[in-house]
Amino acid sequence: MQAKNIIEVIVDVPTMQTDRPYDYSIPEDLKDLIQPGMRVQVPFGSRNLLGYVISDPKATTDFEGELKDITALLDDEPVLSPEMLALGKQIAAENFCFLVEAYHTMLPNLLKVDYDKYFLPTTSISYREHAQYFSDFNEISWAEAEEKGYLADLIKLKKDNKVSIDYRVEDRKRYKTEKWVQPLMGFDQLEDELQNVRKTAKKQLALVEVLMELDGKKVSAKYFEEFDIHMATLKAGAEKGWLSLFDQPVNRDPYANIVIEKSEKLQLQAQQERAFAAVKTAMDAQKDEVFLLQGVTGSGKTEVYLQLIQEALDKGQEAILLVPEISLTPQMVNRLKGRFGDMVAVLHSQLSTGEHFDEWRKLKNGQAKIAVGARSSIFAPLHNIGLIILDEEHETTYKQSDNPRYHAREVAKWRANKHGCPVILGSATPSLESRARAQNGVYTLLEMPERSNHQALPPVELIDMREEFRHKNYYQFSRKLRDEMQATMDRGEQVALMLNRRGYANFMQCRDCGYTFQCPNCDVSLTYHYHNKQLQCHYCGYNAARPQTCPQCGQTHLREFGTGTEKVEQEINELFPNKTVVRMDMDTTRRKGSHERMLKQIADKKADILLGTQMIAKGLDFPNITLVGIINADTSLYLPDFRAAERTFQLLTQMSGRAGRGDLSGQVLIQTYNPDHYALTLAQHHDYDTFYQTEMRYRKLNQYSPYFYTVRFTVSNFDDHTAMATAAKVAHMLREANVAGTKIIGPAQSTISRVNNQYYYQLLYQHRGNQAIHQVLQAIQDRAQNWSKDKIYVSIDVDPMTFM
Ligand SMILES: Nc1ncnc2c1ncn2[C@@H]1O[C@H](COP(=O)(O)OP(=O)(O)OP(=O)(O)O)[C@@H](O)[C@H]1O
Ligand SMILES: [Zn+2]
Ligand SMILES: [Zn+2]
Repeated sequence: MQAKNIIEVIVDVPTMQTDRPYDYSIPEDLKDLIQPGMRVQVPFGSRNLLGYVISDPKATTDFEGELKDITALLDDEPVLSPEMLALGKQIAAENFCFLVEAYHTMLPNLLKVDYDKYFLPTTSISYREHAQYFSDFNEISWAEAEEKGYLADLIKLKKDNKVSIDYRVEDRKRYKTEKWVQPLMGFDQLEDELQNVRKTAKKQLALVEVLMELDGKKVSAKYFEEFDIHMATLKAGAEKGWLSLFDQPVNRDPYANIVIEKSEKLQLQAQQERAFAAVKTAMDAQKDEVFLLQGVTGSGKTEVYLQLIQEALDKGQEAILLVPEISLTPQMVNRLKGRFGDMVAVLHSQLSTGEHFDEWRKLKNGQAKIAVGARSSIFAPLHNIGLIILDEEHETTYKQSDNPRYHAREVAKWRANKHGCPVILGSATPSLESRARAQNGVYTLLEMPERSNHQALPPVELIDMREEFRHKNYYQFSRKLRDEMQATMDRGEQVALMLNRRGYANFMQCRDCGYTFQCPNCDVSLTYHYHNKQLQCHYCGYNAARPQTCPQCGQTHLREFGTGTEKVEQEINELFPNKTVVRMDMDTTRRKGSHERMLKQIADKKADILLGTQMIAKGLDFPNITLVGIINADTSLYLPDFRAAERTFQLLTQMSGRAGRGDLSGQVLIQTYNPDHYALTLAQHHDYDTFYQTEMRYRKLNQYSPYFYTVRFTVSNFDDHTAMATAAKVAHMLREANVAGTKIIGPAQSTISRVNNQYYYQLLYQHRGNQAIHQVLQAIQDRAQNWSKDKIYVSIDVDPMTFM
């Protein structure tokens, strides 16, 4: 029998040509160690790259030529389980991305290695050049070359083949360590030592005493701090042979210093009990049933989740709870940690890579059993999942907008099937797709129509802003909203104000000639930022100081237009000078912990008004907020997206749901220029069912989801005409394929037709789920392989969530 010393590796080169396994031979010393799912370093062309082992060792290869050896093994145990290896293949196939991209997405960033580049002299280099750039060494790192200003020269030498570049994989330091102390002497010996220490060396005396008490036990160096003994003294103790210091790996716990109140199980109400029982039945039967839990805002969905998670734990199983990034508020985390303590691992984008890795590792080694987090937490490395929950299932952020363009809901169903466990999709305003599936019996519908405080949902009033204009009120605030804010705050209650910012920004215009400031690289207006007085491009990052004169006419009457949170804040300060505002938006919450601090100000009633963007519409549960105001309901209504009405309805309903959640009753005021639009009038009456029916009719008429599936092709190139011509070729291929029941829309310029000097065209392909579609898409993907050599990029987005 031949020795099995060949394995298949997926290499970290995300291009179409390399999107397949490569065979490598296993060097003798790694033979017993290597397993599928481990990361390795492999030679590839002239480089050394990261790769994922995806097969068991095998005896033969189809490759004709000599196989190269694996250079290094990077893991001591697989980072991808067999389940994950299979899931990656599924994701790559369904979303037209590269396998290596799928695997990268599943793992914490810390496991994605850095590449370090080195310049090496070749035999053609002259003695003088060698001496100049390498002195006595035979390599120089890219970073060092950059620092010394050699980079341009070395790149030139590379062109003349006088130096070569070597790529090396640098695995980052994975474990955080902490100094620990191992006492080296017993009680009696230490007692003798005590006699030898000078009586004035107070710290050393104290150290010996503490060591005597420890009686040989290892402790963290931190332990000594409470005796005022610090590192210098410990080091002195080590020199005297009393103790040794060593590095102990520790978990970085982002929540370590936060005191969390314990929460007790609540007595479930009847509607909660029914939902709970239905899901528990599926859990007991190990059935991968999908439930749509449709419960109005404040109906107590979260409590149902918590009690079902407890069920999973009781069975010795694990659970995943996905929430949109923006509702990963400290409130939510506290509710979970309060109930389940250290069993919870929280994964979100504000963690450092190290913290993120440690949370991931806790799940992998079983220290934690509940994964809570945003989209990518669906890949939590759990072994025996008993329940998967997607809260706010309608949120579009559950679908990744870059490769791999997976939807967490689809991944959840795939994993549930493997683990034999149910999935809960929870929402007050389910996506039309999910609700339609529940209607057809594909999902099981569970409804919770009542608020748990037994109060009615708050009354909602629409305020026609055109009227305000007619009355010469040019503020962002209608008279009614101003009056109600005053009255609410007079009663000692709080106000939440939301600014609907989607697709909207502040821009600057010349009042004399109408000139608007555009990004030089993109076809968008620059956004004006008040705090640093800069014009910025939100697409490419371009920025410039606020100009004093108009570049077109030379006049100085420049004016900022639009409603930004900063501008509204200014107006609030003008209208209510004695009140405190907390402003939450992308700018104010970037810093770690800022979220927490702001919400605490509201919870502690240190602020009267919470002003924010979409990010405050979800999950917040503050009983003293009784007035909700929506400054501009309409901005999301006329986006070039067939889901515009659905998004608007959902957002208004969610935000309205923040009012009157405690014993005090609430009210909601929505300012709009479209008071007759059905998305607004139905949100006003909390009427999801009628909205669903109305919107479904519109979707059917226009052949949109959920009646039709959509595929979006985006073609880009630095040349406008080439991009357009390629988009036309894609359209041609689709037409040629001639699959029954399909429709092609476009090609047309993308909404933002130029970003970073690349021109964008898009094409929509509508179909009815016909099997033949996949082949057509695959054929286009294959063609795109050739185009990509000419820097023409085609991306395929299956079931896109955005059309911008
Ligand atoms: N069985 C119960 N008994 C008493 N209070 C409850 C019960 N269930 C939930 N609550 C309380 O009702 C309030 C709303 O519950 P929760 O936040 O879970 O609702 P939700 O449906 O998740 O809301 P939203 O979708 O608006 O975020 C909370 O303050 C919660 O503590
Ligand atoms: Zn001008
Ligand atoms: Zn730009």
